[in-house]
Amino acid sequence: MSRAVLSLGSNLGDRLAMLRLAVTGFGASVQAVSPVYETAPWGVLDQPDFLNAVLIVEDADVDAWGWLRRGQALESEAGRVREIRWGPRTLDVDVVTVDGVRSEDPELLLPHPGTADRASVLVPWHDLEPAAVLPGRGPITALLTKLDTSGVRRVEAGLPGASEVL
Ligand SMILES: Nc1ncnc2c1ncn2[C@@H]1O[C@H](COP(=O)(O)OP(=O)(O)OP(=O)(O)O)[C@@H](O)[C@H]1O
Ligand SMILES: Nc1nc2c(c(=O)[nH]1)N=C(CO)CN2
Repeated sequence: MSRAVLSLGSNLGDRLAMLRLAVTGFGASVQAVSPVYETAPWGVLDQPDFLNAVLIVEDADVDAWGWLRRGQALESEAGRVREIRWGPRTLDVDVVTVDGVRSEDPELLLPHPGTADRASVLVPWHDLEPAAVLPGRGPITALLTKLDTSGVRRVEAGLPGASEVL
């Protein structure tokens, strides 16, 4: 059984449709879906705002590399073509953590190294798991107190499964 926290992001095209495509694509593996947030860009600042959300997924047959590959397949399905680091994209799926797994392979760093600095990940993750701990970095509540969350605004529109306990 492998359980993962995934971060979804989109700032090109129909952003909400891109996030929906990801939720639908992870199908029966999806255990929980966060609210959607509109977030000011980090990294490359001169680009459109993102929509971000977080999923908790669980599947007996998918390991950490499987979550990465499934995310990348959905990114392709969403028509992702760019390769500017931290630049705009139709859909980005990052593997934030996989329970019990650490990895230093550059193709799959776990936990994802950007997590502690990104309110766009920690705010929606906190909605789903307020007591979550980022391995090596501590409770996400403590990490959030160090971040500026003013650019992270919850939007009305939700994703499939967001209001249900799956
Ligand atoms: N935990 C992870 N989740 C997703 N991709 C990862 C992870 N660790 C390493 N990678 C690798 O990162 C590479 C580039 O990913 P991507 O283009 O999405 O980076 P980015 O979103 O611009 O930056 P960042 O990784 O800081 O969010 C991919 O080839 C992928 O193999
Ligand atoms: N707010 C926000 N900014 C970003 C994001 C993202 O998902 N949200 N993803 C990026 C590409 O890795 C670059 N910048």
